[in-house]
Amino acid sequence: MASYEEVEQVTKFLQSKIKTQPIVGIVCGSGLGKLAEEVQDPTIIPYTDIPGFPVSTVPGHEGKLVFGKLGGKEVVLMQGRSHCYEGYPPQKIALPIRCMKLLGVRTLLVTNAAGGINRKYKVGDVMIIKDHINLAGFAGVNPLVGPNDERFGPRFPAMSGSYDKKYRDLARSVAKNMNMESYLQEGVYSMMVGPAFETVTECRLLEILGVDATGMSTVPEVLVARHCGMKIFGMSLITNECIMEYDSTAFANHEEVLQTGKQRSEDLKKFFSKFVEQIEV
Ligand SMILES: O=P(O)(O)O[C@H]1O[C@H](CO)[C@@H](O)[C@H]1O
Ligand SMILES: Nc1nc2[nH]cnc2c(=O)[nH]1
Repeated sequence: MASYEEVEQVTKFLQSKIKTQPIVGIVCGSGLGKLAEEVQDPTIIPYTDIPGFPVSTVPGHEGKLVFGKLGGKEVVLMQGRSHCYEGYPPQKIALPIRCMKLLGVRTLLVTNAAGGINRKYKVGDVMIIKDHINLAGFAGVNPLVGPNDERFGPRFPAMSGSYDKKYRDLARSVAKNMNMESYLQEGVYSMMVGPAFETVTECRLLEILGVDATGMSTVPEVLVARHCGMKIFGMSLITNECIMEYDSTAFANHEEVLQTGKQRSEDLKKFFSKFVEQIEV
């Protein structure tokens, strides 16, 4: 667990490298980092240059922090994230979000690549996240475990209403204006630690639990962002169908995940530029 002072130290390092003050933070999921190309006047800092910052080790995660303007607002964009399965404790994954908070970020936009559990979902659909199940939390994986520093937030934060209703409404309206409706969904995301993809029975269990899409990220970031009072919007790209039949010969794989990300990246770039332009922070 990084202390408040350690988070402050990393934040001061970042402030010494930038001239702007971001108010919106964005986390790009697997294969979704191309959104960084939309950031105007970028200042780019590789994670490896930031003392104490978790470094991404997975293909599809560039591992760069990009500061600049998007949709007329000052943003900080994480081009790639780290995950628990890379060996990071969830508290370490929380650090960039807490740095964002100390930098002045008020709204967090999280994206991810996810497998479609809902049988109506197709590869290439985008899902507005309306809620999540912290399945990893059932096994004790939660970045808020440990001493609580009230300067970040309360010991017992409420998690209902985490995914801002106004942002979800706005997202639907922006998507409608972009003719994205044919592949737009709204649903529940779940996180397991990974890195193994789910068994057939696990997928069926998630379906029974009311999950629409599943992945290995996002929830730790949302827990920490909610804890420190940020407004949150989340979006999953359905990059693959989860395997629901025991005799299926198909397999989930990271190559398909990255390929689908590539195919939807132009639409998502446009969507997020317009969305950031219109959100109230
Ligand atoms: O959640 P993001 O970072 O988008 O990545 C998802 O894609 C990877 C599996 O292909 C896993 O890391 C999973 O969490
Ligand atoms: N757990 C999980 N994570 C993913 N990320 C992208 N696709 C998937 C998936 O099918 N399962």
